[in-house]
Amino acid sequence: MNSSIGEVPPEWLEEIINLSAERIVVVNRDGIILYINPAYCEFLGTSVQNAIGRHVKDVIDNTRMHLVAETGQAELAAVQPINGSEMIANRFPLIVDGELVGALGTVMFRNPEEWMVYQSKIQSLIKELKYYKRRVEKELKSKYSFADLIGNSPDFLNAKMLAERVAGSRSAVLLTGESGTGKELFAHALHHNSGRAAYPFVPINCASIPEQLLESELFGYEEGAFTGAKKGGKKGLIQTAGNGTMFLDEIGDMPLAMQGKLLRALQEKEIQQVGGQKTIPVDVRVIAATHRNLEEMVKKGQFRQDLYYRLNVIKIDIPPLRKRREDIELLAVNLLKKLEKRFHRRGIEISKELIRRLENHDWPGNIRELENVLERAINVLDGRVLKVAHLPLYLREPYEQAYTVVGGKLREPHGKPQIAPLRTALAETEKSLLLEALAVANGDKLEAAKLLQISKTSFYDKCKNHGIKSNER
Ligand SMILES: Nc1ncnc2c1ncn2[C@@H]1O[C@H](COP(=O)(O)OP(=O)(O)OP(=O)(O)O)[C@@H](O)[C@H]1O
Repeated sequence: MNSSIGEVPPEWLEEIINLSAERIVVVNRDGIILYINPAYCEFLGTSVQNAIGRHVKDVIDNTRMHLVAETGQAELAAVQPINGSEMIANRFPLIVDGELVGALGTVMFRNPEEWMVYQSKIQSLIKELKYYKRRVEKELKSKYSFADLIGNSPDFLNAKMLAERVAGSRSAVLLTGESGTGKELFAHALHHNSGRAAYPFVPINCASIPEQLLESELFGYEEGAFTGAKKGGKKGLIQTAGNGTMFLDEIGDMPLAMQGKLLRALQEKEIQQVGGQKTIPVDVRVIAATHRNLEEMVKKGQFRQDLYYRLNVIKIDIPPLRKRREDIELLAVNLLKKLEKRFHRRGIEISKELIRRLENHDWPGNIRELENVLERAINVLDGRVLKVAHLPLYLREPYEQAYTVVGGKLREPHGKPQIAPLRTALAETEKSLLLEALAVANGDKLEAAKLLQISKTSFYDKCKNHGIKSNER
C-alpha cells in the first residue's frame, strides 16, 4: 500500500495521535499494552512508563480490549465505566497485512453528557435527512389512481378500461390526446396500478427542458463532463426512475438526435452518462404522451419511426372534453371539491345556468382550462353560488353584467366599482391572457408563447407562477 506517512517526522507522530483521539490505547493479541497516550494515563491516575508492557485488564477498569484483540470484532460506542465515570469507548481490531495483530481503543467522549450533546446534534441531522428523503420519495410517487379519473362518457370509459387492463404489463404505453385531457393523470394511474408502484414515477417534460440540457438531464453526467458540471457528477432521470416508470410527456417535442439516444437506451436497457465510459443497466417502464400527431411527424421525418414503434406498443387515446360534454357537470363538481380544499372554502354550489354555459363551450384547453376557469370563479366569488357572472370574459356574452378587472378596478355586476390592488389586477390579467392564449392555440404551449410574443421558457415560468399546469421538470 502506498503511504506518505514516512514523510512525517517521527517526533510528530505522537502529537498527531494525541490530537486525533483524546485518549488512546494499543494492545497486542495477548492484551499487553504497547502504546497508551499521556492523556489516557492522566485520567487513569497512572503513568505511561507504568502502563506499557502490562496486561490491559490490570490498567483499565472493565476493559474488553483483550477480547477485541482476540476475536477481531469491533465494538463501537460502548459505554464503559472507568474510575467511576461512564465513558464512551470504541474498540477496533488492528489488522496489518491481513493479519489480526492486536486492538486499538479510543475514548471518544469524556462522559455520557458530552456524548448526548453530540448525539442530539447528529440526531437532528438524521431527522432532517429523513424529512427530505420522505419529501423526495413523495415527489416521486404517483399521486393519482384510476379512482381520480372522473368521467362516465363511453369514449372516456373505454380509454380508462384499456388503461386499467394494461397497467400491470411491462409494455410501453403511448397516451395521445389534446393538451389538458388528462394524459399525465392517466400515466400516474397506470404506474399506481402496476407492480412498479413502490418505485419512482418520474415525469419528464421533453418540451420544457432546453435542448442542450436534455441529454444530461435524461442520462446524467460524470464529474468534469463539461464546464459547470457538478462535483461528483449527476444521476440522470432515467436512472432515477430505476425499477419504476418514466413518463415522457410531450415526446413529440424531443429533438431527433435525442430520439436516437433514447431508443438505444430503451432497446439495450442500459445507459452511458455524458462524459462517462461505463454502461449502467436500467430497468424502467416507459409511458410517453403527446398532443401531436406522431404518425404525421414520422411521415415528415420529424420523428423517428423506430422510436415511434418502440413507444406505441399500447396506444390509449383520451378524448377531448368537447367530445364528452356529458362529463362536464360531473367534472366541474369534482374539480370544485378539490378547489374548495385548496382554498379552504366549503359549501360552494354551481348554478344550473353556469353548468349549461360550461357545456356549451368547446374547451380547447380541456380539463385544465375547466379547472382554471373554476379557480378564477372561486377567486371572484363573494357568496356561495357560482354563476355565469363569475366566468372570465371569453366565456360570457358581451352584454352580460359581470365581475371584470378593468384598469385595476374589480367591477361588480351591479356596477359599484371596487379598487383592486394593482398587483392583484396585473396578475389576474396576466393569468387570463395566458389562459386565453392557450385556448386560442388549442392548448399548444409553443404556439401560445408565440401569440403572446414571449419566449417558451418565460411562458412556462409564468404558467408555473399562476399554477397553470405545464408539467415542468
Ligand atoms: N378525468 C379527469 N378527472 C379529473 N381531473 C382530471 C381528469 N383529466 C384531467 N384532469 C385534471 O386536468 C388537469 C390537466 O390534466 P393533465 O395534466 O393530466 O393533462 P395532460 O393531457 O397531461 O396535459 P398536457 O398535454 O398539457 O401536459 C390536471 O389538473 C388533472 O388533474
